Amino acid sequence: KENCFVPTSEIIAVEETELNKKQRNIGKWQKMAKPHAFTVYYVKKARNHRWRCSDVTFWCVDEHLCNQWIQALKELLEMQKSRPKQLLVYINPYGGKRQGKSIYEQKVAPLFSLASISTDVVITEHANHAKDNLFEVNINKYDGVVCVGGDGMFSEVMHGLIGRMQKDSGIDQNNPKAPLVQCNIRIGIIPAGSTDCICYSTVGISDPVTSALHIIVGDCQPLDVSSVHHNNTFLKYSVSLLGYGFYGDILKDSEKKRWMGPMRYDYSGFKTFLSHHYYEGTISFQPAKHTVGSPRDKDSCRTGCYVCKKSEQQLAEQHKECGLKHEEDEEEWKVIKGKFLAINAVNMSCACPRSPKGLSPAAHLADGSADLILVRKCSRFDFLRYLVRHTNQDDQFDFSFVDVYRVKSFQFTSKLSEDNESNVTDIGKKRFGQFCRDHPACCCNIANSTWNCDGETLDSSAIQVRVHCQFVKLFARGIEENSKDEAAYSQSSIEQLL
Ligand SMILES: Nc1ncnc2c1ncn2[C@@H]1O[C@H](COP(=O)(O)OP(=O)(O)OP(=O)(O)O)[C@@H](O)[C@H]1O
Ligand SMILES: CCCCCCCCCCCCC/C=C/[C@@H](O)[C@H](CO)NC(=O)CCCCC
Ligand SMILES: [Ca+2]
Repeated sequence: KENCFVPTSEIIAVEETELNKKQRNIGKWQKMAKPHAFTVYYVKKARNHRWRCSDVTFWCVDEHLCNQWIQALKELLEMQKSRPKQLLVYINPYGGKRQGKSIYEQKVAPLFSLASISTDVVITEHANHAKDNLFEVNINKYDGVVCVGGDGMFSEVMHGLIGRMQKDSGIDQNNPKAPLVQCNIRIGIIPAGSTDCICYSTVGISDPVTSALHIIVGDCQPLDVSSVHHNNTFLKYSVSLLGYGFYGDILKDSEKKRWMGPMRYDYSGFKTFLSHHYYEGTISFQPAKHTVGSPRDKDSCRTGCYVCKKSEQQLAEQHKECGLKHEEDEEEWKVIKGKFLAINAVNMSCACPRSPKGLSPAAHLADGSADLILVRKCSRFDFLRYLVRHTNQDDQFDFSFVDVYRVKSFQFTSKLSEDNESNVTDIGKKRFGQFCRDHPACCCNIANSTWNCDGETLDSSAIQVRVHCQFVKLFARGIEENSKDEAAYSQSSIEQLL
């Protein structure tokens, strides 16, 4: 017999069970004149961070005793104050394989109803529907906002919530130094997109039932958010990838192939790999000195991460000491000029089913820093070796043409815009969008690439980025450490415990 227990925090619901005639006539219960029963629904942890709803039914002859158990367990559930009671749900019916609506109706809504969670559901009719709607709704009515879709849908909801908070507080998002107001309403992600990187990197799996259960038990995971500006104009927020060069070009090409669904990334990925374009520019950054972690660490960010907790404390202390002095601006900037195949800034590992350890395996969800990965011009073969390491256990930073830095802010200007700024009259002579005329086979591109910001393109190549520590909160708990005990959660031992 296996021994284990279910913490009350992982009980989903308790219900009185109506016994039918057939049930009454089985096993030892047939000897009971009038059996009573209740069912406990609980989280069962399976392999690879997958959660499932399991149940166990308890029988007894004494009706009063049965009711006492139900009452006691319901009281315990009532004490779980972090659990949501009322949620606002946005479903993108066109994300990923266009399964968002059926995933929600078949897999998620029944679990929310079992857990007595009320929902207001909006099926989006166009891009930015969810974002615009969040500026109008009575947000205080809800304990959380859920998005059913991919990273783009999450981004919409996050922009709606952060934008709403700033608007209500009179903060101008265009000011890159504005002290932004934190967003405390949690966001839940039911994965139904093409990459689902944010869900995978914060839960450990892209699975709608697992994510629904993390919402029900009221998990909370803070996330770093980067604000992206062009001079004094706000462009976007980012939580996963800000990518110039390779990932920007893939995105730009794949947008024209949306009809292909998730396959569009494989098609455009292959095409972009073959094109092997590199881009010249200057990147300046401020190293993240407050954090105890480094991008080359062997350990990854996991539930209850020590590095994230420590970074949060360090930043809070720094803010107290600096007050309004803006010492941040005076801190050292490191400047790197070069020819890059890819510039990737990631606030989290960016693990996803395509790359289970992600673009930066040791990046942290909530440490107030981003990992800046610079992939310099190299041969196609070397770049392929680099990409293959995203899919296996080898170190993707162990190449002479790859550098990685942990940063709290950075800026990028392409050579093209630098040249244009220095010689305005030359602009007319430049042939945008075409390859270098002097070296047709060299893959250098006189046009700019595009920034990929969490799966959306940015209009400007010159950007200024600042990481905001733990700026939004998710219904998640980070990736749990693989525990041998996990498999031991079983029905028989719950019976023993109760
Ligand atoms: N009803 C709609 N019609 C068209 N576009 C929509 C609609 N609702 C949302 N969108 C937009 O679709 C974009 C992509 O959606 P989503 O992120 O859900 O799927 P995806 O792009 O397939 O997945 P991923 O972002 O994980 O790669 C979002 O940026 C969102 O703004
Ligand atoms: C020969 C084998 C080579 C295999 C290389 C695989 C490398 C895969 C790395 C995937 C990294 C994903 C980073 C996440 C980006 C998301 O914010 C964004 C929005 O969903 N997705 C893409 O831009 C879509 C990006 C899709 C890239 C393919
Ligand atoms: Ca981070």
